[in-house]
Amino acid sequence: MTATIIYGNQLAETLRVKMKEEIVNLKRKGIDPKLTVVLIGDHPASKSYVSGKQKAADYIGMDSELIQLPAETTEAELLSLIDQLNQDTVVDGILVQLPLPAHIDEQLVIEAIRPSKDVDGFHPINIGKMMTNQDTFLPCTPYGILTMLKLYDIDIAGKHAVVIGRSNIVGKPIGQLLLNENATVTYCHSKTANMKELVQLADIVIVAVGRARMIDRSYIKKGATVIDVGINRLDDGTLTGDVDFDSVKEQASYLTPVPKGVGPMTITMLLKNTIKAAINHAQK
Ligand SMILES: NC(=O)C1=CN([C@@H]2O[C@H](COP(=O)(O)OP(=O)(O)OC[C@H]3O[C@@H](n4cnc5c(N)ncnc54)[C@H](OP(=O)(O)O)[C@@H]3O)[C@@H](O)[C@H]2O)C=CC1
Ligand SMILES: Nc1nc(=O)c2c([nH]1)NC[C@@H]1CN(c3ccc(C(=O)N[C@@H](CCC(=O)O)C(=O)O)cc3)C=[N+]21
Repeated sequence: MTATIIYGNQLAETLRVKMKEEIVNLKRKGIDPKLTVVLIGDHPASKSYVSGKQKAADYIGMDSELIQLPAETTEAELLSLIDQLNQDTVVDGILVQLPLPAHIDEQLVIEAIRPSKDVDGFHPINIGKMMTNQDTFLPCTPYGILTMLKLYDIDIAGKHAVVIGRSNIVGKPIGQLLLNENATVTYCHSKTANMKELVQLADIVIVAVGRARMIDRSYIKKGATVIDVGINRLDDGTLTGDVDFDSVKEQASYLTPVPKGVGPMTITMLLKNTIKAAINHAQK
């Protein structure tokens, strides 16, 4: 038996078609969701993600704006731009593309974004709400993963989930969301001593490291669900995940590919959060 492949791009397409209708309905009520993306510098990968976000927004008829600034932009200039976007009543969602150049304090920038416009779900107030299971903007990649698991009716409650990676944008929050869904969660990271033994216990494995094909079938319990978050560009230009797909597909029961897996769902959840922000703003 080979694994069922969860194509995030197909799920994303279905969700985007629904959101397109939702936008039409909202516009009739005078609600016109708008996303503003801020990109500092010209990191090629960042440019490619940002253009993916713009295309997706266009596709669903969402108003979006890209503010592109040079790599030399100062922290003060960026903070003043964020202040201006916070005040702008037309803007519902603000996304500052990470990573930022080294001379800018990322945490300071994240905390400058008004929590009601923080569609990335990175502001400490929104993280705190997520941790205490309150309604908030969930970070897009973890939210996308949870949506994939739910759309495929994959049981989470009572299952053992092992998360490899503990970044603030992926690893930590996906572990928290799975805990909120009553999984038993183990985190692995670069200092974990017995990682393979731990991963072998998992019913659900989330891999978010950034090392091409580091996880092969020898890590995976027969029938486990494996979610590959990694995006690695090989020397020959091909894109690959953190999971050795051909090896693991013979062992897992569900597996996400790279590309066409988690990535398109991340973008879709960003659009979803922006719609939510607009509805919230209209109620104020
Ligand atoms: N598909 C999507 O939508 C998205 C994909 N990504 C991709 O996901 C990957 C991870 O991203 P991100 O979380 O931002 O990355 P980070 O580099 O911030 O975090 C990587 C994590 O992996 C851990 N790690 C590193 N080496 C090992 C190892 N040998 N064994 C176990 N753990 C290890 C690190 O541990 P430690 O904390 O100890 O250093 C760290 O916690 C990247 O490939 C990125 O491009 C990211 C965001 C969205
Ligand atoms: N403030 C902020 N928010 C983010 O959400 C954020 C960020 N900064 N910085 C970088 C990471 C990375 N990320 C991806 C989104 C979509 C794909 C995606 O759609 N990937 C396609 C392939 C794209 C390609 O071909 O290059 C796929 O997997 O099929 C990938 C990665 C969002 N991030």
